Amino acid sequence: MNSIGVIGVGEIGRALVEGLCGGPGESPEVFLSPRGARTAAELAARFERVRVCADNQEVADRAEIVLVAVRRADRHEALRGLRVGEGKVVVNVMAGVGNDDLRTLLGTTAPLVRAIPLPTVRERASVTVTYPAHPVVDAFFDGLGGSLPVADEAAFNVFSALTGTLTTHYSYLATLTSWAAGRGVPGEDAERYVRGLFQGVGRSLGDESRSLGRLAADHETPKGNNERVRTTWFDDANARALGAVLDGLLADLG
Ligand SMILES: NC(=O)C1=CN([C@@H]2O[C@H](COP(=O)(O)OP(=O)(O)OC[C@H]3O[C@@H](n4cnc5c(N)ncnc54)[C@H](OP(=O)(O)O)[C@@H]3O)[C@@H](O)[C@H]2O)C=CC1
Ligand SMILES: O=C(O)[C@@H]1CCC=N1
Repeated sequence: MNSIGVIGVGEIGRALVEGLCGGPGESPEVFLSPRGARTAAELAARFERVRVCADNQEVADRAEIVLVAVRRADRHEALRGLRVGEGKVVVNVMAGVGNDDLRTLLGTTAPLVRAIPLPTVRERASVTVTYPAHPVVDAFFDGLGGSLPVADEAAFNVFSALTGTLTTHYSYLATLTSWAAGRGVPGEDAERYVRGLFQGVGRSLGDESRSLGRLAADHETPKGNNERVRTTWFDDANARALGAVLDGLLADLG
């Protein structure tokens, strides 16, 4: 399909457009909703085949694949009364909004596919979970780093809960940096060091020949510093508490 529409041009909408239009080869035509006006205008100025539409209906009329990327709470305002023809495919990226809910809202017979693109779609390096599998949508996300169709909406929600841990990871790294700065190390040095340390972790994660448990064991000196922090801070109680938070999130997503 050669035309893509984005309703909700915020952080993830922008990343999707950058991934679609920033790569080699001809990019598709992209039609943007007018809300998120600054981002939409900036993308239209940057990429030749990106245009801002007059309203959300124009996006749905012009695009073959319609991506819905507004916040969950804004879905009624954004989508109520929208007419989506049966020849279209709607990609629902809103966390916590099931396809039944969206179908009721849109009243369309067009295929609806849920997806979890991550900010790295920008570099065409996100593996995007989808449900249900759909050849057009899976090919679309293959072009942005890969698609991972899952068996049912329950599995989809488990993956969705996992994505909720992402910014905690950045905050964890910021906390380490602040701790070091509070012990007299220059903040810039601490941040540079922590970023490098965990970029190394990112590269190690690319080595799929080793399990996560194996990677942890291989990076840990017996009775050493890593073992000490892991077993005294990330202990069973801490791991259980994290599991309980994820269970709560999963219950709300379902
Ligand atoms: N950020 C991420 O990494 C991911 C986000 N998601 C999902 O994507 C959705 C968007 O998240 P995110 O990009 O972070 O949020 P943002 O707040 O950055 O973007 C939401 C955008 O929707 C726009 N909007 C609000 N109301 C309307 C409307 N009536 N019509 C058209 N556009 C509207 C907002 O415009 P305005 O600024 O004018 O309010 C804003 O530009 C969420 O449902 C989230 O769950 C899914 C996967 C990853
Ligand atoms: O934080 C959020 O709710 C969204 C969904 C996945 C990533 N960001």
